Amino acid sequence: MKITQIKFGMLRVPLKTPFKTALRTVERVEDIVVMVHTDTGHVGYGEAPATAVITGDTHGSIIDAIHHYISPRLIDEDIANLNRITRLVQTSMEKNSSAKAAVEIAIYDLWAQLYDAPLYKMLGGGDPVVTTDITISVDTIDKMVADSISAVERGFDSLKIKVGKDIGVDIERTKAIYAAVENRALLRLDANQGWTAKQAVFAITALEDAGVRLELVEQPVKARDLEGMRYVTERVHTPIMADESVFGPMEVIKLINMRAADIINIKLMKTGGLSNAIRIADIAGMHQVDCMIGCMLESSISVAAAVHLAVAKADVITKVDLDGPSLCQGNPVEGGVIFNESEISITDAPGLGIRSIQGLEPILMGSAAA
Ligand SMILES: C[C@H](N)C(=O)N[C@H](CCC(=O)O)C(=O)O
Ligand SMILES: [Mg+2]
Repeated sequence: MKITQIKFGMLRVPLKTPFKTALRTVERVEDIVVMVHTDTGHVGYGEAPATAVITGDTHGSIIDAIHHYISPRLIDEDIANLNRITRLVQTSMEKNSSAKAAVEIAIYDLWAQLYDAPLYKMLGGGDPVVTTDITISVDTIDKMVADSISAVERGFDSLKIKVGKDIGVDIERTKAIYAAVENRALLRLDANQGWTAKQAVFAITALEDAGVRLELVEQPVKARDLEGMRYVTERVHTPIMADESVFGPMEVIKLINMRAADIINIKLMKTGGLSNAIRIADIAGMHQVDCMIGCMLESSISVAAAVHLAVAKADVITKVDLDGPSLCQGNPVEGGVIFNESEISITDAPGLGIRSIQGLEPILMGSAAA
């Protein structure tokens, strides 16, 4: 099975409600879809969102990176040589993790199709069901409480509460939501870099003192402020999780050595795809550090790959934040992973199991010469 061509499409899916974090507000998923074609007629699917405020990637940079730097290296490569291909992808250029992720996801899809097995089985197997949390966007206190109650009524027993806008209101937001859903859902806070280290310690300590039990607090301070991450981790009881502070395996090693976080959030769009995500899970596992698997605003193509990884690495990936498809108004994918509110399950279809994608807008490219 040899790679013959890489094609692109644009996928637009409206969200049920606007997604609001300390970093941005988004009304719809708008992602680049990658289709890797082969001489056997098999097609592998990948997807990448333009999360410029986190990864630096835009739609234009994703297409350009794949078309000019990654694709020319992969034509005629044999899918059976997975490690060779992922190395070609990862060494094609610096950064551009979302572009690399989209291509790697499609390559792993094809690799599992080659052996006629679902991807999670090729990655080591496991129980093909995971439970995800759901994000509660940062908003007025009343709206966040109403959204949290509604999520619990839909069956979500874990809520990812977005904060990081205003430290005083963030404390009140969290107390109000905790009072409204106490004993019915675990609360995870995600400040998306919105606090200083001192503010984070103040807020988390105030919540601990008020009896608000939090499962974890994600990325309290700026991505590059590893000293700040360590400052917070050392001073509070609540586990601290690194998200924007860690992209690849080397950053994970540094963070673990510094003891700058208790938990690591793995996202394929930060790692550049599955090969580095697997490395991170293995490194974390060796150090008895738990991981979450997370996503950006992605639909059920790239999130499917994250689900397969979560199942195969369930011993280390103990927390799941793969709510992208649940936030969307519809699922454009036929086949693939089944997203049913908090429960996500994998079928026995080969690869990612994707048969077709509805509403894909073609993106036509000229020559791949750089
Ligand atoms: C969608 C997921 N639950 C989530 O919250 N991801 C964010 C970043 C998503 C984005 O801005 O596209 C996170 O964990 O920070
Ligand atoms: Mg986060």
